[in-house]
Amino acid sequence: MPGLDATQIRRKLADARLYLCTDARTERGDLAEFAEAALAGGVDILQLRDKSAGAPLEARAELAALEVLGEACARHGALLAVNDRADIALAAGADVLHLGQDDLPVSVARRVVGEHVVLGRSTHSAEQASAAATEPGVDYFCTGPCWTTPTKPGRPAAGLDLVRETAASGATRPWFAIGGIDAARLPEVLAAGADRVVVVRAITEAEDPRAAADWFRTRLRG
Ligand SMILES: Cc1ncc(COP(=O)(O)OP(=O)(O)O)c(N)n1
Ligand SMILES: Cc1nc(C(=O)O)sc1CCOP(=O)(O)O
Ligand SMILES: [Mg+2]
Repeated sequence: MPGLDATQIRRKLADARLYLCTDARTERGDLAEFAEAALAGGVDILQLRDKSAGAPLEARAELAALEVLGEACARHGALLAVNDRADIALAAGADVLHLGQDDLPVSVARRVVGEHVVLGRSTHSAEQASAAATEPGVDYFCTGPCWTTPTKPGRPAAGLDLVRETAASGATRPWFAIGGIDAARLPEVLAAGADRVVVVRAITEAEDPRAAADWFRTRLRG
């Protein structure tokens, strides 16, 4: 299946509301079924983020899991995202590379992945969000964690104040709230001014991932 071009990827990013990070579900062995369900439910961007063994996946295992996710994303018209590694994003033909504050600088990652890949940045303070909103080469950013979360141990909550500040800043790049967001908390996140969210456990641990994604999609798309 031919990949999306740069214009199509950026159009899809602009329209994206629901971003899911999943591990490779190695123990459950159901990555393909899980991805199919989450995408059918309305996930717009699907990132492989596997730190379940306390360390990132080996490159070959990461590429194998990305192949599974990439096929599912292509079927559903969703964007495939890689976490941290520009070389893997390039090798996997990913649409998106997500970089944290301690990952590759955006300018360096851009040299590796080229112009068509969308680059995202994590931010945890108003200063970082403001930098990500203007730094050349950044296509979107995330603000969080809204609440402390076992998915990112050791990272203190930035709270909903950061969401409020980012919403008030008039940022023109797409930005997503992340961290501790579930069905019960989504209304607070939306009320704070976000209209895009990233979730992990709310879908990866759901009994019915398709229904969980559909629940978020319905509320985020109004
Ligand atoms: C979409 C999205 N937002 C934030 C993160 C977190 O990135 P980072 O701070 O680099 O932490 P790790 O995920 O690498 O542990 C993300 N991965 N994706
Ligand atoms: C991967 C990650 N990054 C964060 C950040 O604030 O940058 S919070 C987070 C984990 C979010 O997981 P859950 O939806 O299960 O709480
Ligand atoms: Mg990272």
